[in-house]
Amino acid sequence: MTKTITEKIFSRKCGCDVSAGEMRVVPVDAAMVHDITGPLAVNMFHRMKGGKVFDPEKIIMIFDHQVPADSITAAENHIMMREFAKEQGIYNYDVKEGICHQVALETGKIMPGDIVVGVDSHTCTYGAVGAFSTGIGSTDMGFVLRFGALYFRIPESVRIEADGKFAPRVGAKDLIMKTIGDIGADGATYRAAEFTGQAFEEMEIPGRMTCCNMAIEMGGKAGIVPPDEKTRKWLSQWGDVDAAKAGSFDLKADEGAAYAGKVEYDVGDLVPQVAVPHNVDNVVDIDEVEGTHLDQVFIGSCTNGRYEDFAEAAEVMGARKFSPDVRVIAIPASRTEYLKCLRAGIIEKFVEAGALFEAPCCGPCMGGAFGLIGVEEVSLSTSNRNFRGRQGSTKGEVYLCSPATAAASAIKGVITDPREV
Ligand SMILES: CC(C)[C@H](C(=O)O)[C@@H](O)C(=O)O
Ligand code: SF4
Repeated sequence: MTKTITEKIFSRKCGCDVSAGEMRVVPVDAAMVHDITGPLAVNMFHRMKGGKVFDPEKIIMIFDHQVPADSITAAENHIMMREFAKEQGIYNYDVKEGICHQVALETGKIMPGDIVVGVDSHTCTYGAVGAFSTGIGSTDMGFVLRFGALYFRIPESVRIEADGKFAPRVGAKDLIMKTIGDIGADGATYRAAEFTGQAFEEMEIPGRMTCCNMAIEMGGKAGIVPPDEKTRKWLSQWGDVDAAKAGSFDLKADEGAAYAGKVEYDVGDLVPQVAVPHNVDNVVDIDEVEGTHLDQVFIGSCTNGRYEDFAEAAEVMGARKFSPDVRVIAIPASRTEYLKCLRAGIIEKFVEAGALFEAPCCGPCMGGAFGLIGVEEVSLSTSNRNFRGRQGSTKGEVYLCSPATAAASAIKGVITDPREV
C-alpha cells in the first residue's frame, strides 16, 4: 500500500505496516523540555512515582523562555529543573544556549525518521530534518520522561507542494504565511503537513525550519520536509550522520499516497506577505498594509532567528540606520547563531544601525519576558504568532513578516516592501 512520509516513519518504528487513523504506542527518539512547561512535566513524573527517567541521553532540557531568570518564580523553576537534571544525569542547556528548537536540532541527536516530542507547540520545527516531531502536554511528557513512549493516532497528511524560484527578498517565511492564510489556522488540524516540490528541494535547512515551525499555526500535528543531501550536510555539522543510529535519509512519500488535502504554489508568483492582527491566518500581500505605523520591530525567534535571517536583514539594510522612531530588538536563536552573526560583523552592523542586539532566547516573542509593547503600540515581528496580547498589552497589535520585510520596515519606521528599499 502506498504511504505518506508520516505513515512510513510510524511503520518503521512499529516494525509493521501502519496507516493514518490507527492508534499505536510508539517509543520516542528524543524528548525536549524547557523552563516553562518542563517543571509541570517533572511534577507529573514525580506524581507517577518518579524513579529513573527512561534514558537521560534522549532527554533534551533547555532554558529559553525566561532567561536569564526574569522573576523569582522563573529562578525557582530553573533551580528545580537543574536539580532534576543533576539527579537524573540529564544534560541541561542552561540560560546561555538559546531557543529550545534551535538548540535541540544543534545537539545532532534528532535525525530523519525519528519520532520526537517536546513540551512546546513549535516542536514541529524538527520536521526540517525529516523527523516526525510534535508538541505534547506536560502530563504526557511526565509519562514520556518515565517510559520513553507515547500513544499516537497516526495522522493523515496534507501535501504542500511549492515549485518555481523565489523572487529576490521573498522567501520561506512568505511562503508559509501565504499557505496558512489560504489553509486557515485550523486547516490542517491533527494532520502532518508534508512539504514537497522544487522550492523545498532548493531551500536550505534554516528555511525549512521556518516552514515546519509554523505548521502548528495551521493546526498541524507536524511539518515534514523529505530529508536529502542538504539535510545530511547540515546535520553533519553537529554529529556523526553515518553512525549506527543515524537517520533514514531515504524517506519519501510514495507516488499515489493518500492525502487529506493538497495545495500547490509557484513561488515565483509570491510577493512579501504580512499576517495582520490578531490572527496568524489573517495574511495579506504587503501592498495592503504598506505605510502602517510601527513602534517596535523584533527580528528573532525559533521561526526566524538564524544567521541566514540576520544576513538577509543586513543585506536589505545596507549601510542605512534604523528609523529613530522604532525600537529594533534583534535576538539570535542560539549561541551558535549568535557567534555566526558576531564573526560576520552583523552584530556590529545592527548595533550601529540602532538595534538592541540581545543574547539568544525567546525574548519578546510570546510576551513572557522583556521587550513588551504597551497600549496601542504596534509591533512588527519575524516570529510566528500575532494573537491579541502576544507581545504585551492586549490593546497592542502584532504583525508578522519575514526578516527582509522587518529590516526594510525598521529603516523606514513603517511597514515597507523589502523589494522597494
Ligand atoms: C511556553 C510554551 C508552552 C509555548 C508553546 O507551546 O508554543 C511558547 O513557546 C509559545 O510560543 O507560545
Ligand atoms: S521563540 Fe517564541 S515561538 Fe519559539 S519557543 Fe520561544 S516563545 Fe515559543
